[in-house]
Amino acid sequence: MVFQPPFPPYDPTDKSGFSYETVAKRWPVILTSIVNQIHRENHDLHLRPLIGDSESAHSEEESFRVDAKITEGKAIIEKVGKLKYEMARDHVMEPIPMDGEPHVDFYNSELENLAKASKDTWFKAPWLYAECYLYRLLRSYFVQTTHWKDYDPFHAQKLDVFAKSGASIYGIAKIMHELESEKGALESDPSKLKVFFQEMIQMCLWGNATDLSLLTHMSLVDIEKLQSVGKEMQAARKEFIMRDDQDKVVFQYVCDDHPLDQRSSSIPPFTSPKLIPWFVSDVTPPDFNETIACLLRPTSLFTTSSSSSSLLPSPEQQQHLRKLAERLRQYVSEGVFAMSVPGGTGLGGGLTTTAPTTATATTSNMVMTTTAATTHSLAEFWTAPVPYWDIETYDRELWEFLRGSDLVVFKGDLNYRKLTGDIKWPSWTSFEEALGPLAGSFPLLSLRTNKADVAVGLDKEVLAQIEEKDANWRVNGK
Ligand SMILES: O=P(O)(O)OC[C@H]1O[C@](O)(CO)[C@@H](O)[C@@H]1O
Repeated sequence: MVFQPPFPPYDPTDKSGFSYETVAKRWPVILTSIVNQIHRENHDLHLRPLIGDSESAHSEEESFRVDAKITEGKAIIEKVGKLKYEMARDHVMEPIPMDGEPHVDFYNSELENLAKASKDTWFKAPWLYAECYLYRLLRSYFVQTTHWKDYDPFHAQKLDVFAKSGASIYGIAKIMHELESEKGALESDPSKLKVFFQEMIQMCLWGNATDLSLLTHMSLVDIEKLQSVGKEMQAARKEFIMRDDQDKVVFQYVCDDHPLDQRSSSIPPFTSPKLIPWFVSDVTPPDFNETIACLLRPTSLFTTSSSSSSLLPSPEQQQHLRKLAERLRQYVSEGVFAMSVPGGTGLGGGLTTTAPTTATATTSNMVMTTTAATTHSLAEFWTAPVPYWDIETYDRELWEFLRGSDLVVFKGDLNYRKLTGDIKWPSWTSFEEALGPLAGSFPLLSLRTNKADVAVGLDKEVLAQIEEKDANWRVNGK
């Protein structure tokens, strides 16, 4: 039996809500960017033989392959175009095709339930369901092809914004360097750990303000402003934090080479990537590996507003970043920090041939170094179309695993929407109540900059003040 909340979910039938704006304006922009992206790819494929690219020194076989890829690319463009047309006209959402990847039945049976309530169209379906469905449907367009199976239509965009994030990444590397030198003091005075922890939490929180699906036209300066880190910036932003539970959080300290010795669980800290391109900016397993690779050779990637005025990172900055990247690489290869899937996992969950050997968290309460593990039991649920309050019902194995954790950090707006079910809770509803049956299952921390209407756990006084100050507080990511 799944949880039935006492209020309805957000959906675009309310034209003043953010979900209406999303379906009417934001999704069409995202779909158009996919079409443009594939057009660009196809254009490059056409040009390759003409410009005599040596990689494509084309045999007959290669030119067949390229032609077939271009044809498939055109078919995807057509499907995305049709989807955009149907979305704008509030058509019925079609069942997800049987494409061999997870959750087809899950999505389709939810869709059947919505159809019974006449809510299976783009402007009537609950926003949370419709948005998950959108990204799962897009995935099906790619996975059903031969040549685009591993293609992430948001990859170029993610890489572009990552490349423009140099200033904040060098900033974080500097802070990490400074903290490293304060390690002795931190160890001898555990009360200082709190300050350290808060610094880390805030870096994590404000990083979430950069959202590729929300801020479709960000300038480099805007990006840098949003990502700024450091004590002063954090202090200045304190006034924007509406619900701050940092003091209540039981935390673990990760700073030296053996950071886990105080933990009660034997599982390393790990991150759960999404197995399919998801909500534009979510990290997939290939993104995770590429991020570390990019950090190891940063100068080829990062631009900053300072570098555009030809001020390149100083040798000191480069050294800080090199150290940070090396440490990260080492942690991942030694299993100090892991992904929830094997290191060589590709889109959709299959293993790539060039699988790097890395540790992965497993459900058997141990760390396993593997290139061959095929279980994705810790990853699949995160792209399902349902709130988290029913994790135990839908994915008992994951739920058991999470229950063994010291702390589960849910980062980002979508996770918050899934934790609270994207329900029209009065904003003074307690967070615990909004979690439904998930409350108390395991210690959890939700880090979110507001990008959707749902908000709970707020003091009525704070609410009145913020309503007066900024009418857009629920969705503007600040
Ligand atoms: O990356 P995040 O913070 O999870 O945000 C996901 C995005 O998806 C939405 O939840 C829906 O579009 C936005 O409100 C938000 O911008």
